[in-house]
Amino acid sequence: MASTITFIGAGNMAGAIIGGMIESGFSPDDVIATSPSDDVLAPLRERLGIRTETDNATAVAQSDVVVLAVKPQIMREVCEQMREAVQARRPLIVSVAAGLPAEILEAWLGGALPLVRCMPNTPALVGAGAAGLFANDRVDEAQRRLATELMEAVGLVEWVEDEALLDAVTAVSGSAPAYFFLMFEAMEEAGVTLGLPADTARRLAMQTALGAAKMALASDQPPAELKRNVMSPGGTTERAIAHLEQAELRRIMAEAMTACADRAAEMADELGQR
Ligand SMILES: NC(=O)C1=CN([C@@H]2O[C@H](COP(=O)(O)OP(=O)(O)OC[C@H]3O[C@@H](n4cnc5c(N)ncnc54)[C@H](O)[C@@H]3O)[C@@H](O)[C@H]2O)C=CC1
Ligand SMILES: O=C(O)[C@@H]1CCC=N1
Repeated sequence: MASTITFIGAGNMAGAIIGGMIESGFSPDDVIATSPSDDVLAPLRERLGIRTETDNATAVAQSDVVVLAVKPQIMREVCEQMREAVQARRPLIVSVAAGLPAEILEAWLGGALPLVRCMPNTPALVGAGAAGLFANDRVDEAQRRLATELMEAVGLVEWVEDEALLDAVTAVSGSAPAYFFLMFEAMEEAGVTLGLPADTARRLAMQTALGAAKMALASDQPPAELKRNVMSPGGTTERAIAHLEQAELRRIMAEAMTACADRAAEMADELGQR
């Protein structure tokens, strides 16, 4: 029998995962999205044909999997309000919230629940997501497979056995689409400065990123080797890469990603009080 999967919260992340799931063949009848406002739900219902509900407890009462996809700042209130419905049904809980530890979420929901923490990213919308997953001790093999199936429908899945590593996953993939979007902005601006029309520069930059990622995924050579293959001695790329190394791009990336992971840990301290 197909599982009914409810998304509590129907924003950017839930919309991206649901869009990818429907695209990959999940039945819209098996998916419910909730939000207090039907204005948020109507476009999803119309575009994807999924079921929607403005009352979280009503949706939970029909669900085998409940995906927590609201902002971390309101998670406690949302969990406590649906605690009774969750304890009556005991579905698999999947949280996509940054920072919030499994133990705290489990406590907010009344305790003793199978819970998977997942750090996805928005390219899930186009089936090219990347997610890190961690399961608590109550998750059985069938539920692990279900969580894998759910997230593999929208991209790559990597399980981690140490929950703390989800903060590193947040830095490497959860937040990382934004790093690349910043890079696209910068490359477009520089392309325009060099005389290209903005849309031409944008398309060239994006296609190049797609090509580089596809090529690196398909290759058994490490990125350093692929980079060397583009750099003709005394040529143009060598000059550009020397500039990026002198500007300490590696240090800048390491600092930005450390700040990202630190913020996830800080959010757990700020929001995770029982
Ligand atoms: N946006 C991203 O790239 C990523 C987000 N996340 C996580 O996903 C979660 C959601 O983030 P976004 O989708 O970006 O936020 P968002 O603000 O786009 O979506 C949150 C949704 O929750 C709904 N909502 C508010 N109160 C509610 C309630 N009481 N019951 C049910 N729904 C309610 C809102 O209507 C909104 O649709 C966060 O916990 C975030 O840490 C994780 C990975 C990536
Ligand atoms: O910025 C955030 O807090 C969320 C979590 C990872 C990506 N977006």
